Amino acid sequence: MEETLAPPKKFDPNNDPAKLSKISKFVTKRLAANSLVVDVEAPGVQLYVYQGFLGPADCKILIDKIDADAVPSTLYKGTEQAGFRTSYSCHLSRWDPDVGRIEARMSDVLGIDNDFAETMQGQRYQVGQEFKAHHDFFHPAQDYWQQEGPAGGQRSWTAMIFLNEPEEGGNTEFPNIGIGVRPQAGMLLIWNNMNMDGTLNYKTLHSGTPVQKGTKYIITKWYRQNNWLELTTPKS
Ligand SMILES: O=C(O)CCC(=O)C(=O)O
Ligand SMILES: [Fe+2]
Repeated sequence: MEETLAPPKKFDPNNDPAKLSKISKFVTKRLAANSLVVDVEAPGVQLYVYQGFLGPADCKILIDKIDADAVPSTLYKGTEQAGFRTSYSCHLSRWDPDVGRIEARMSDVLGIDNDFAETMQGQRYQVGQEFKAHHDFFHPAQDYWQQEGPAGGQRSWTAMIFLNEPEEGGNTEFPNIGIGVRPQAGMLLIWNNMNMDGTLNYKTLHSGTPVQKGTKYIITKWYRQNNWLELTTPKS
């Protein structure tokens, strides 16, 4: 495990600290200028909340889509572990008008071109379901990096929206920094998976803790170092 968690040793254009640092700085400045965005001031991790980002009608639209399309969640090849991610999830197409509209608002908050984002995911956790502690950034020593590296490069920022409030459990926890975020319907949670110098921030380790009562619905959006859409759309 040590080996696979090690930062990249030699320069890899798909995990480029200079580019990632530029994105870190740009987004940080933009978030600081937005009075609706609150800096959680977590030690060693840039973590932000935007309460009431999404209204109840839009939360419901996304919840209905998740219920219609969710299938058991997956993990990257080579990292599969039974019981690690037991939620159900689905892709939310950017070409769907409601999804596109909501994504555009999210990307505008961060100031990143939405084409840099992967297809957004919807997730549903029922009682007992969870996503154990992980990093959202890619570990370049893992096999999946051969495919994911050229397909957009490293993941920079994560944006997540809680669509409802499970009655018990289902917090998003960052064990390295002692922070647990309680789901609040419509709340946008944003964090930087990188340090300001563009290196991987290992303190961003986080989990979706088991839901104890009720159901938890969220959407998760991961931004890449490069233009994900362009790099993953087959050339005709
Ligand atoms: O369910 C959560 O609170 C966390 C989800 C998460 O970490 C992810 O989707 O990458
Ligand atoms: Fe995550």
